[in-house]
Parts: sequence; structure tokens; C-alpha cells
Amino acid sequence: MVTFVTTNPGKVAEAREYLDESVEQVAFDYPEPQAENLKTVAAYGARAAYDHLGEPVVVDDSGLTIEAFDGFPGPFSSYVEDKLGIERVADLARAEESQRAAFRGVVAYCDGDSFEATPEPVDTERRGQDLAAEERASATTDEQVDSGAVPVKLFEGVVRGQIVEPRGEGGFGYDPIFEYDGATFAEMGTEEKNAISHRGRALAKFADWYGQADR
Ligand SMILES: O=P(O)(O)OP(=O)(O)OP(=O)(O)OC[C@H]1O[C@@H](n2cnc3c(O)ncnc32)[C@H](O)[C@@H]1O
Repeated sequence: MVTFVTTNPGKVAEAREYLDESVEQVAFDYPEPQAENLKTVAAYGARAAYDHLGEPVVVDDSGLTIEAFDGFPGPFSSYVEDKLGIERVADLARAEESQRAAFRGVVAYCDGDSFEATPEPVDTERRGQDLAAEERASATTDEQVDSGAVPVKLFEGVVRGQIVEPRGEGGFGYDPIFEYDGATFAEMGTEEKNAISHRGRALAKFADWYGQADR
């Protein structure tokens, strides 16, 4: 059983579809530091959730980065979705020369133990070369961050696409305005989205490690 700490039921639905294990949602709104780096936010979130619940936890911190806006809204995606709404984000992006964007997600696991560091190759899928340098800068996709006294294990996923006018009824958040290979994420089923999405990729790495770690 995996305890997924999130207020977002969309994230849980995707984790359930993906992981064989049963996934229980705990809707604890853990404090998120104001940081530009998703890994930092996820690591501190996992640590805070673990401290609060006293049991092994998984959290997911994710966001949409729009190339023409130098990666904005990124870690502020939730706030921007709330205040501006996805239609206005799409309008702003569509006024730019490039509509290239990426979803990035970090799944973080904390159970109070230390972990062996097992570096993995960078996710090599590229759908927009300009973001490649930024990705190289955060080269490892599986690492541990020392968030306070307890290390947190991190799994990262990225998917590149473009911003379009809203289409589709499925998914959540920015899904209707994020297009990958001709379809928006909101036009895909959960399984189809998981096969390519940032979260699916991060969860795949987590599931591999978690299965082997036999925790
Ligand atoms: O922090 P928790 O409680 O998990 O829930 P949250 O929805 O606030 O999650 P984040 O802080 O990670 O913010 C992520 C933002 O990015 C959006 N987002 C993340 N993954 C997405 C996905 O797969 N499809 C569409 N939007 C996504 C989501 O709607 C939020 O606006």
C-alpha cells in the first residue's frame, strides 16, 4: 500500500491507474516552500508529510513550464491556475512566437530511512531543444535530497508539448491546453496520458525502485 499525500484527486487517479499497489489518498495540505526548483518543493513536502503522518509517504510536485515565459508558471502553476485560469494562460502563450511547453513532475518518497543513491540516465525524449540545457542542468532523474535530517528519494518526469486553445473533457488542471502529438492531455484516457506524461514517467521510475526495494 502506498500513501499518496495530496489534495489533488487527479494525481491519485493517475497513480492508481499506474501502480499495481493500492494507493490511499491522504488530503493533507503540507506546507510548500517558495522555491523555483520542483525537487526542493517535493523534498520538503515529503518530509513535512512524513513528519505529520509518521508513516511512509509519496508526494508529487509538478508544474507547467512555458518556454516563451522562461519556464513560468513552473512551481507557481497551482497559484496561476487559481488566479488566472488556464484559458488566460493559453491566450497569453498563444500571443507569443513559440507555444512550446513542458510538464515537469517530481514524485518524492520519504519513510524516514536513508537510501542508496542510484543515478539514472536523463530522460532522453526531446520535444523542443531549447529546454534541453535546463534539463541537463538538473541531470539526475532519481536522487536523494537531504531535506532536514531525513533523506527523500526523488523521481522526475518530463513531457514536452505545446500550448493550445482548450480542448477535451478529461484529466485536470492544465490538461485541456497541453497538446502532445496532436491531442491534448484532456482528450486522452488516463492510461494513454500516463504512458507519456511527466507523472507517468516519474511513477514508472518510482514503481521500479519501490518494487526492488521491497519496502
Ligand atoms: O500540492 P497537491 O496537494 O498535491 O496538489 P496541487 O494540485 O496543488 O499540486 P501542485 O502544487 O503540484 O501544483 C500543480 C499544478 O500543476 C497542475 N498540474 C500538475 N500536473 C498536471 C497534469 O498532469 N495535468 C494538468 N495539470 C497539472 C495542477 O493542476 C496544479 O495547478
